[in-house]
Amino acid sequence: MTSSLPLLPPNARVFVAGHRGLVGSAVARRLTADGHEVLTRGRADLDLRDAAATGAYLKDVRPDAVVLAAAKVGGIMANSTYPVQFLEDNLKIQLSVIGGAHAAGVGRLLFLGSSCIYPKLAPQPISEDALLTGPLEPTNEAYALAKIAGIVQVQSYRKQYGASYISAMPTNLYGPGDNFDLESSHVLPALIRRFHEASAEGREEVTLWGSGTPRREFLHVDDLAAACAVLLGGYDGDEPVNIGCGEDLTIKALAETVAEVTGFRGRLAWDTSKPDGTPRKLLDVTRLTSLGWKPEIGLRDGIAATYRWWREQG
Ligand SMILES: NC(=O)C1=CN([C@@H]2O[C@H](COP(=O)(O)OP(=O)(O)OC[C@H]3O[C@@H](n4cnc5c(N)ncnc54)[C@H](OP(=O)(O)O)[C@@H]3O)[C@@H](O)[C@H]2O)C=CC1
Ligand SMILES: C[C@H]1O[C@H](OP(=O)(O)OP(=O)(O)OC[C@H]2O[C@@H](n3cnc4c(=O)[nH]c(N)nc43)[C@H](O)[C@@H]2O)[C@@H](O)[C@@H](O)C1=O
Repeated sequence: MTSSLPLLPPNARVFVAGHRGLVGSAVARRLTADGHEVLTRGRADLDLRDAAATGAYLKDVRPDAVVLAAAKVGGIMANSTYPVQFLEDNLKIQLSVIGGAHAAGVGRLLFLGSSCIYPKLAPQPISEDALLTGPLEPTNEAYALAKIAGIVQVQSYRKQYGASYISAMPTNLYGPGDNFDLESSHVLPALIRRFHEASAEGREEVTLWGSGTPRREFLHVDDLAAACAVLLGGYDGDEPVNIGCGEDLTIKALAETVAEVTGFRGRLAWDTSKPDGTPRKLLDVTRLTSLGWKPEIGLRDGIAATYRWWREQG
């Protein structure tokens, strides 16, 4: 679909759903820096699972665009433990926000999915075309199916109403504003906290989950936010767009890097009773880089900056 209007007008009014989170806060920073007006609503004031309240809010403020970065999000243990909430909360949020945006006449919407939507054993690097070509990773199947439903919902609004709504599939993200709770977080913030606390307590061994052999790709959330800005202003296609840095490493290598950054000199132990998850999920980011975006924050520098940020939170 082509549009004579700019995909994101200058000084646009953009509702960032999930503005307090890792992604939402970074996207809000980037859009503000780009001269847009960021509209926000905290969960206490607007539970985005409530379709009526969400629809009323969107009709009241009538933003030029919506970034849907609100979701029930967590690492492998949280996903394995609470599939009902990961499925139902995310479906409800997507139905409320995407449906409410269209009902309010919002012209532009960016939905954030996740790399976990792809088959457990997809050929690597994973192209967007791999979607629905094989069984999902069991530890996050509920979450992945909710996200796949969001992709199809966006595509359906494009097909049926010609809506300029798009989807992006980020790889594992990290940075300021991340979740550092050891039970619900993703691996990178968990490693930062575990090593910092072990050093502070003089412990000489830290036990990590799984075997350490799975490979993961990590992108700093400020690079993610830059990609979201590029997509909002320059992409209007039916297909989702992967967002990643194009390199991956083993969890063991990641742990060694985080240990070095945090100054932990002890031993690593591996609890193989805990799940490894999918063996690898490196994204093919050709579609995005063809739009002129590239990552700028290297992993070690990004980890060091995130560690500094976390310590400053006290
Ligand atoms: N982190 C990652 O590694 C990756 C994340 N993504 C995607 O990016 C998006 C954001 O993730 P991330 O920033 O990491 O997650 P966070 O948990 O950091 O942030 C999620 C945000 O959503 C808000 N939220 C959750 N439920 C509701 C609700 N019912 N009503 C209103 N607000 C709600 C939270 O509000 P509150 O602060 O009040 O809890 C929070 O601000 C998600 O769609 C996720 O799937 C994709 C790939 C990787
Ligand atoms: C973004 C992505 O994130 C999730 O998928 P994931 O990448 O597997 O999640 P993770 O970051 O929690 O784990 C990565 C690896 O790391 C190992 N690992 C070691 N020690 C710890 C540890 O202490 N905590 C955690 N969380 N993992 C650990 C862990 O065993 C696993 O092998 C999806 O649920 C879904 O939410 C999604 O889309």
